[in-house]
Order: sequence, then structure tokens, then C-alpha cells
Amino acid sequence: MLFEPVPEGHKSGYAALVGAPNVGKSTLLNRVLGTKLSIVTPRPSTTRNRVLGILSSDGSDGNAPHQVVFLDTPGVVRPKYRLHDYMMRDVDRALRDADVAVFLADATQGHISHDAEAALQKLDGFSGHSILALNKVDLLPMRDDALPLVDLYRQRHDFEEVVPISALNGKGTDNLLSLILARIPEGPPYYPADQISEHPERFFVSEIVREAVFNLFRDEVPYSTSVVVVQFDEREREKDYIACDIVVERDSQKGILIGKGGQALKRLGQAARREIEDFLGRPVYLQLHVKTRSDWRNREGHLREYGYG
Ligand SMILES: Nc1nc2c(ncn2[C@@H]2O[C@H](COP(=O)(O)OP(=O)(O)OP(=O)(O)O)[C@@H](O)[C@H]2O)c(=O)[nH]1
Repeated sequence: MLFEPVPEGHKSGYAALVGAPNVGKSTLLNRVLGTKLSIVTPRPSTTRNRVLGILSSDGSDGNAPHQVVFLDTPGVVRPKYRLHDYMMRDVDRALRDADVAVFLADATQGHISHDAEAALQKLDGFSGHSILALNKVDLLPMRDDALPLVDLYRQRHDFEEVVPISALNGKGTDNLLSLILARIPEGPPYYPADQISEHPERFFVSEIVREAVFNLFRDEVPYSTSVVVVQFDEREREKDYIACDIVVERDSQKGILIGKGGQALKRLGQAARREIEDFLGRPVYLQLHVKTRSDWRNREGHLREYGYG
């Protein structure tokens, strides 16, 4: 791999985004990178894998030249399925790599939730720097409304900094970046400056289909769904051909995903294809196939096959 000469004072390090489900970790990753990398839905526990996003700057943003590798992590939950164990291992792995933990909390909650407490426990053994990012402040009638919550968090963990942000509209995120940069060491970049992630396109394609399932289906269906790209052919004169298996746990869920006369699956395919084409910047032919794998969320073999663990 060829790198440009390292500019004087270049900083590089890892920042893990951790917290309870639905607090805005993926929204923040997308915001700081200025592109949609991690899927976002209004439902909790959307993110299932550690998603790596790379922010590189030559210093023209006013900060020292830097490369921050952000690690978006699944929201911390008390595991109910073996899938959750794998998700929580990804949180631990991210914290092992991180120079800085950015702990996201929902500013609109008046207390530390059960899941937030579980997330704080992950920080207990963390020896790096920790910053509390109080997110969703755009929803607060008055900024001071969050002060009692900040006190609760500060009593629970020795955060070095507290920063109010809105990952949605970008408020406070420059400040957060400066606080992260102040805590990462000088060093050469880990990745070429134009690289934004290290996951293959296949990963993002499966995530986009999964996001579409979250957007179009309710209740347990999205949580029981996994998506596997089984074929991805880049073609010269035709559209790329992508085939995905959508795996669910019960035949009843398969029926819901397919819908009457295949209508639901058709809608899902159309929505996902548009997003995939946006992401890849080229037209694709998307083929979806639904299959049932009973209790896959608890089965080691299936979990490995679907890319967890
Ligand atoms: N109003 C407001 N909504 C936000 C903000 N940040 C995130 N959200 C919304 O909160 C919801 C959850 O956001 P995500 O980014 O998916 O949260 P997450 O922490 O990655 O969620 P998990 O995958 O469950 O861990 C989405 O509907 C977002 O649009 C914010 O700053 N303000």
C-alpha cells in the first residue's frame, strides 16, 4: 500500500461509539463522515456488527492533519439470543482497539436506562479516554434540561468531557471531533486518505437490504431477519447482478416478507435496489430470495454463516 508522506503533527487513532440502542451512534458516524455508511432506523438494535468508518483530513478543516477510525458498535443490551452475545463481543472488541470511547446518551431521557447502565458497565474496564456525548439535544426545549442527567452520568463514570450534540443536525459535532483529536496520539495514517471503510461492498449491500426490512416491516420480523449476499457479479455491459438470501426464523415470517402474490417482496426489492444503486453509484439487478432457518439467532453455525462472530 502506498501512502503520501506523513504531514508534520499528523494524528491517528481509534474512537469507539458506544451506548444503549437507539441513542444515535450510527447517525453520528454518518454525520462525521459526511456520508451514509451505517444503517439508521427509528427502531432500537439495528446495528449488529462493528462498522468501521475512516475520517481523514489534511488539516484544511482547521484541526491538525488527522485520521480518526470510528467504530460504530451495536447498542448494548442484556443478551437474549446468542446473536446478542456476538453483538456484545463486537462492542468489547471496539473498546479494546479504541484510544477514545465516545459514550452516547439520549439527552431526552431523564434517567440512566437499563440498557445505558449495561453500556456503562462496558466502560468500567476501559483504560482509554472517555467522552460523554449527550445526543439529541435538538429535542430539548431548554439546553439546561439535560443538566440533571449529566450529573447522573458523571456520578456513574469519570468522563473527561461532556459535550452536547445533535448527530441529526450536526450541532456540537465539530467540538466533539476536537475533543477526540486532543486525545489521540501523533502517528501516521492506518489507511490511504481516500479510503472510507474496510468492509467489502457486499457487507453494505446486505446492510441496505436489512435496513429496508426494518423500514417496511414491523414487530419481530426485522429482528428475525438476516441478509446474505450469495452472488455479486460485476458486469461490463449489463447491470451488476446481486442475489441475496433473506433469512427468517419462521415460515409465517417468510409469508409476511413475500406478501400476497409476492407484492411485499417486490416493494422491498425496489426500495433496497434504489438505495444500493445510490451507494454503489451504478445500476444493479437485485434478486431476493426468502428462506426459513429455524432459530438461527441461537445457532452457532448459522450465525457464523451470516457473518456474525
Ligand atoms: N432528533 C434527533 N434524532 C436523532 C439524533 N440522532 C439520532 N436520531 C434518531 O434516533 C434513531 C436511532 O438512531 P441510530 O443512529 O440508528 O441509533 P443507534 O444508536 O445507532 O441505534 P442501534 O443500532 O439501536 O444501536 C433514528 O431514528 C435517528 O434518526 C439526533 O441528534 N436528534
